[in-house]
Amino acid sequence: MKVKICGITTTGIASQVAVLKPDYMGFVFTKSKRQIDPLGAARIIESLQAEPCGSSVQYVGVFGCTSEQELSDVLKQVPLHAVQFHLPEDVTWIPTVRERYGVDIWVTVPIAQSVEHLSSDGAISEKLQAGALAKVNHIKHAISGLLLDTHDPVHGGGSGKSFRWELIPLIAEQIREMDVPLYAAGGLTADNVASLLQYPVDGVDVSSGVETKGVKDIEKVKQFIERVRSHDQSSTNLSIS
Ligand SMILES: O=C(O)c1ccccc1NCC(=O)[C@H](O)[C@H](O)COP(=O)(O)O
Repeated sequence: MKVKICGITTTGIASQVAVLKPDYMGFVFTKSKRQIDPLGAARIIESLQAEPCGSSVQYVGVFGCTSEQELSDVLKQVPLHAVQFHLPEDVTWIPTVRERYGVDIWVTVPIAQSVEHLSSDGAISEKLQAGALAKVNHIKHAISGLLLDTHDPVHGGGSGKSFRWELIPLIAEQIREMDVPLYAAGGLTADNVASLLQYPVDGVDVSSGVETKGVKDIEKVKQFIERVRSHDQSSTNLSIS
């Protein structure tokens, strides 16, 4: 199970998080209380790469609904492994970014909390198919990850709120043929991540839930990663017993 710790803003916390060996660290370049500028992120990555654990982590740049220009500007300055963003109307330029910069493309699929108003899971499924998933399907070969995240009407992420996880199997079924890893985010904490892991996901992503008063709390990060790793361990034990 992959783990991404998102919203890294300082070298100090990055260095402590790297020791805990998450698979990914996220840098938020879009407007957010966790926003970092490209130079700041490049400095953090440079200092981590000089540390033993820094080279095993992959760095993900987080954007809102972005453009080819914005991604290029950041990718010229920051050695990212992946970029994560909401799909814009025109998606035709996205495969070019992947090829030009050698980065993985992760697409955020926002799940509105207000989906409750839709009459049934079938209606929700249809809405997703007509929206984000239809666009994803056009460029599926260029996509390395789909991140289901709670829709945040203000910033587009980092809401600290969960969506209805019962929708995950429905979405997993819809994207099965795309063969793209599915990650889940939104309101995760060390206390609830084990429940989320009962759903068919390949990875989890957290930001607010490993913070105290808006600052990353290394004890919470540690607990979060430990819970995910212990779930991995119990799944392995089950499959060999
Ligand atoms: O984290 C942010 O502040 C943020 C702001 C704007 C767009 C995306 C953002 N984060 C993206 C992430 O990948 C977060 O980890 C994800 O939204 C989960 O956040 P949280 O609910 O706070 O755990």
